[in-house]
Amino acid sequence: SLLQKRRCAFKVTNPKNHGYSAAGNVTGSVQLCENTDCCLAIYRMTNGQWKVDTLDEITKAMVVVVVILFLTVPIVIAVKWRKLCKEKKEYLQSVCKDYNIQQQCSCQIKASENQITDIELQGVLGRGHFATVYQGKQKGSVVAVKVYAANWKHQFINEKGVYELPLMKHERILQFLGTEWKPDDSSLLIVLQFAEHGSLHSFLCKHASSWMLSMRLCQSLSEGLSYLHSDLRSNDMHKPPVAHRDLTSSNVLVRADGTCVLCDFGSSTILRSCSGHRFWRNHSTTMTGHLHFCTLNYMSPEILEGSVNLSSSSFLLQGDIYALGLILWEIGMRCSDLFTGGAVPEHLLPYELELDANVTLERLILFVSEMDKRPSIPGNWEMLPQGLGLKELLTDCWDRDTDARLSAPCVVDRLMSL
Ligand SMILES: Nc1ncnc2c1ncn2[C@@H]1O[C@H](COP(=O)(O)OP(=O)(O)OP(=O)(O)O)[C@@H](O)[C@H]1O
Repeated sequence: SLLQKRRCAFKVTNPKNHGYSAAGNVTGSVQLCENTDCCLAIYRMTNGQWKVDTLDEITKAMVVVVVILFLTVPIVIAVKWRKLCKEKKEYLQSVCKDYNIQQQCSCQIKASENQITDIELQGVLGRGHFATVYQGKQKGSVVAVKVYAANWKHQFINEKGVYELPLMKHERILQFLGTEWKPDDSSLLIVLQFAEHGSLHSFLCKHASSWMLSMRLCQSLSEGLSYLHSDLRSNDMHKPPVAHRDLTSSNVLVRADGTCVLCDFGSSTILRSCSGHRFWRNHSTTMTGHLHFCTLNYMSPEILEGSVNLSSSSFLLQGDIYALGLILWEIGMRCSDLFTGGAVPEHLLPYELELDANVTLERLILFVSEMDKRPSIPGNWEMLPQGLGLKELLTDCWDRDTDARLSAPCVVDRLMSL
């Protein structure tokens, strides 16, 4: 029977000794395969003679382990590799939003939103990729109303989710006043504080500013980002860090007092904490989008290359710091005190001068990633004490090495010292 003890037979192709040999035994001369059909042997050549060594139980077990490892390791590697490729694909999809991904959200919009009743929409303040922002009136106050068409439901949910986090009320974050649902066309509305000067981008196009006013813009913007990135606990409430992920001068607004507030959290990621370790659930992987929705100019080299550490959430925050450096450069380039004796240049987007207005992904990868270049800083900045300090700050924000970049609170401190 199969369970019977059997001898282990080997075909030994020794020039002197053709034919079958039988050998092996835990105790002596016969190898017994007790419960399996396996047959193990080690050959040794001694003085031109093949000799079959006996295998004791330990050696046999070790050989079995080696055989199992030999068979399973490639399978494990293949499975891990597939998982890594899948994660990388998902990550790239979320970063560039350039794939159509099935929408999976089960959120019930209609049940949770109010019906629009008391808002009067007036002129358009701005149009983004996902929404149109109107000036509006609610109970006699001027408000901004961000209107999402029904097909951008996921952006709406993401943005609402960030605004509704505990402790999100902060003077450097655009104030959230509520959401509404318009039954006639199913559009979704977010009611927000009105920012009198509109986006920082349009502000910089219209105004050059003194050093003090420029620093006010820089400082308030960095404070906003520092708050957004912070992990705060107060009276049973917890605000996890949030990575903005689409920080641009169009997604920063300027209030009447010349301070900045952060807005547009439609692409943001909340970094949830799980047993002391941060993890990030990529909300955007469920969103539909196209490559041209990315604000390419502000994408960090590691995001352009897709070479980010997927196991760490800090790379998302470090990506925001890179973008912050570019926006601080935009503000500095419109600072009249940094161009004494010469005209202040017109407002430029980062890399607009080097790569023209139509920046493409390929040209950006070549310039920012492969050539490791950044927007040029005028030579005369180094002659001015503030200019030199600002230059050092920018380089420390947009460093290629993500770990060498400053944290948002450090940027606030450095600006304070300037
Ligand atoms: N609260 C506000 N007060 C004044 N203007 C605003 C306000 N909110 C938005 N805007 C204007 O509307 C524009 C678009 O807003 P927002 O960035 O929120 O839309 P979006 O569709 O999410 O844009 P994006 O293409 O950046 O994702 C802003 O750049 C700004 O000019």
